Amino acid sequence: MSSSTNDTLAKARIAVLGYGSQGRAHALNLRDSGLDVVVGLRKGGPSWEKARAEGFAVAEPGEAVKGADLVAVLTPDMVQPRLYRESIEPNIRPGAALLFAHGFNVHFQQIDPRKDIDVILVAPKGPGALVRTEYERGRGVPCIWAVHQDVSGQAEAKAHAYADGIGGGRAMLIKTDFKEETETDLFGEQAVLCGGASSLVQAGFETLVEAGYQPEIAYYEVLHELKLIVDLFYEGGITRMLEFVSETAQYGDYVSGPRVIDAGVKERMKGVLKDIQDGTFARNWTAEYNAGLPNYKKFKQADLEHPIEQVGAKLRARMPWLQANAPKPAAEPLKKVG
Ligand SMILES: NC(=O)C1=CN([C@@H]2O[C@H](COP(=O)(O)OP(=O)(O)OC[C@H]3O[C@@H](n4cnc5c(N)ncnc54)[C@H](OP(=O)(O)O)[C@@H]3O)[C@@H](O)[C@H]2O)C=CC1
Ligand SMILES: CC(=O)[C@](C)(O)C(=O)O
Ligand SMILES: [Mg+2]
Ligand SMILES: [Mg+2]
Repeated sequence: MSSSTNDTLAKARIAVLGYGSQGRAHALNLRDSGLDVVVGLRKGGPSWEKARAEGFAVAEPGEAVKGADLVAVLTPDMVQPRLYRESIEPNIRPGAALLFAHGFNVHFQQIDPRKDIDVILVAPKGPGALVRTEYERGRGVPCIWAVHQDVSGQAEAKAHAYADGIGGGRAMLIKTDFKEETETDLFGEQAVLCGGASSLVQAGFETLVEAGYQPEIAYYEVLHELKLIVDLFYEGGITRMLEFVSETAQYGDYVSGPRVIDAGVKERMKGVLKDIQDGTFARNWTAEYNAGLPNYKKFKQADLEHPIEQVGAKLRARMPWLQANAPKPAAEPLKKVG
């Protein structure tokens, strides 16, 4: 057992359901921390062979849950309610722990967990591939954790032991609750990390190209070089970024940043947050998923066909070193739908 892992789960069997972005990273890290892991998957699905090839005991979800002291639910959020009803609820033993990496289904009441189990959350603040690569480097991704139900009196200790097991304890653990984790996580990915950042990049690219500049130069300027800036944010905040860029860039930042991201943006961010808080987003997303993802597919196609992707693919093919250390996505998202 790794010295960074406390012994609450030392004798426990952990069922990791799902072997995608988070599932694979958690399963590998927990195993390398000396814990006993079984992976729960659909037989015949693409992940089954992968998890077996990587040395795991693999079982159908219901079977994996039966013998487990802790069940980590790491399948896509939209498949979790049915997975819970069909494979977890009838099989999880009283006193065992049910663990989520995102509070969505519990918070929005798509899953109403049995009252005789612990219900906990350990949410890494980073994608699964980073959860694995940071662990391999002897580091970890910060995690936020919460307890929704504690029947064993050990729920908090289990959350800590699990967070230690995936490497989060080497970085930072912050206590939260399911509501705060769910709402902040959704807001972050929608307004800033995924939605905000990709729309900002696309708009910058379009502005330059429509003004007649070369798409290759626009790509380097607004997408490629963003990594340098974000790495500086990551290491030392906006302060560090300002230390590294020129005085000219700093002055431009001060006068033009607020022209682009103005008070109207913040107002609209508040609208996004309100839709998250009052359940509008959750309702819309669930309805979209249940309808077979008609809009999701259109939005995705539009993103994939955006001219920045074509020029980017050409340029990246000439920069093979970019791929060498890049983490690979662990699963094709939503492959089972539609
Ligand atoms: N992506 C991320 O980095 C982060 C995700 N989270 C949260 O972690 C959880 C997992 O997300 P993520 O890792 O992105 O999920 P993925 O989309 O990567 O999950 C795919 C995995 O789930 C399996 N799966 C799909 N449907 C079922 C099913 N019905 N029964 C059993 N297994 C199934 C797939 O198996 P198969 O090959 O058979 O299809 C595959 O192994 C979510 O709650 C998410 O919000 C939290 C932090 C970051
Ligand atoms: C990677 C992560 O933390 C996200 C953005 O919340 C997610 O994939 O849901
Ligand atoms: Mg997140
Ligand atoms: Mg998220």
